[in-house]
Amino acid sequence: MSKIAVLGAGSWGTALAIVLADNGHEVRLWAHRKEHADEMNQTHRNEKYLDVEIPDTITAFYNMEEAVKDAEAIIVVVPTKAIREVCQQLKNYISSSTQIIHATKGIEPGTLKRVSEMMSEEMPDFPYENIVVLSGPSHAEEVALRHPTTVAVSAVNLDRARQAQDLFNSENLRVYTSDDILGIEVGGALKNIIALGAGISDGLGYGDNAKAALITRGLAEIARLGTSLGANPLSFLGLSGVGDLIVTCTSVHSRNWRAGNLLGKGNNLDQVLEEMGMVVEGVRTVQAAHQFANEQGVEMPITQGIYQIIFEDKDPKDVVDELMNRNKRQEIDDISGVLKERYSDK
Ligand SMILES: NC(=O)C1=CN([C@@H]2O[C@H](COP(=O)(O)OP(=O)(O)OC[C@H]3O[C@@H](n4cnc5c(N)ncnc54)[C@H](OP(=O)(O)O)[C@@H]3O)[C@@H](O)[C@H]2O)C=CC1
Ligand SMILES: O=C(CO)COP(=O)(O)O
Repeated sequence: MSKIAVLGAGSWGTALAIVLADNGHEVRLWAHRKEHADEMNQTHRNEKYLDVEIPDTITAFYNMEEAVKDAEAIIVVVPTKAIREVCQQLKNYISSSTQIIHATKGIEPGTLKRVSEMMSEEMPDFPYENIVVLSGPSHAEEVALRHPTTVAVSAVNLDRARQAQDLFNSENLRVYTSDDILGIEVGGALKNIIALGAGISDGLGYGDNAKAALITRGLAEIARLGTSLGANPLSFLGLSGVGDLIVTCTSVHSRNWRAGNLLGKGNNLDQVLEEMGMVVEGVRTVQAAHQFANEQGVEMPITQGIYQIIFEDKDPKDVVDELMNRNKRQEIDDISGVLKERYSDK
């Protein structure tokens, strides 16, 4: 039995802690509020975030140093906006051989950094190639019920990804490795924007055709941005691309879908976030992607439209009208162009 620390006691941290406990590990679940850690230890539940029974082999901690002491692996799973703060503390307790895996899905507005890049900036002595990302279609609610789920893990150092695969793989959670950390992180982060759009579309009362269009053309935007950064375009057809788009755009478990649904029904952002009470990562990531599209000249009309609805109070119906009446174009062109450019002389 290994000691594993999970930093972040929200829905996903709790579900991953349960997976690790089921795999026979002793898990320390770190919460940044003492009363939250105490409550979980007393009730063996995490009522606000994921109301399932927490196994006895999971203990909640408030003190991060105690939580990570002698841990064989540390899982970082706080919202993107808390990553820097958590890593500033974590760097004091790790060595370069510590196994670190993050399961956070977002891109930072302003810097346009991915989560692994933010972590590396805050923990400069920890080798970037050893940071692993875990991402894929995996609602915490279903993982905690031990329903069959698949995810991908990736790191520049593939041995580290394989270690993470061994740690998490179970009869209920099938874990694949990938050598494209950039693509895996970008896919997991940007699908939240499209899930907001799918929720908005459903909130407006549009049907399955509109949602299928958003998923498919949203995927084109994700792949366009990701390949322009150097990702493998095929990653976006995988678990952290199409897989996560499907689950997040079509499931009532998705907070991004639910937030979009409330926006589509006429609520403003403040009302929506108050109602949600949990992280809605797409809201920050759409700011980052909107900024990236403008600065780099990458065509992302759905992303731009969702940004306008959320931050410029644009009527969602007007945004849909504009999307439908854009200049006519060919369906598949941009990614094949990138591929030709990249591989033409190989
Ligand atoms: N939920 C899911 O099904 C999945 C989520 N993810 C990703 O996992 C990440 C975490 O999401 P999730 O667990 O769902 O989020 P939740 O909203 O369920 O929980 C967030 C947790 O983070 C804590 N937190 C907030 N700020 C800080 C901070 N500064 N330091 C430490 N802890 C903090 C919150 O504490 P407090 O109560 O004090 O606010 C809360 O415990 C996100 O990037 C999400 O996209 C990925 C796959 C699945
Ligand atoms: O990433 C997720 C499932 O794979 C969770 O999505 P939400 O944050 O929208 O709930």
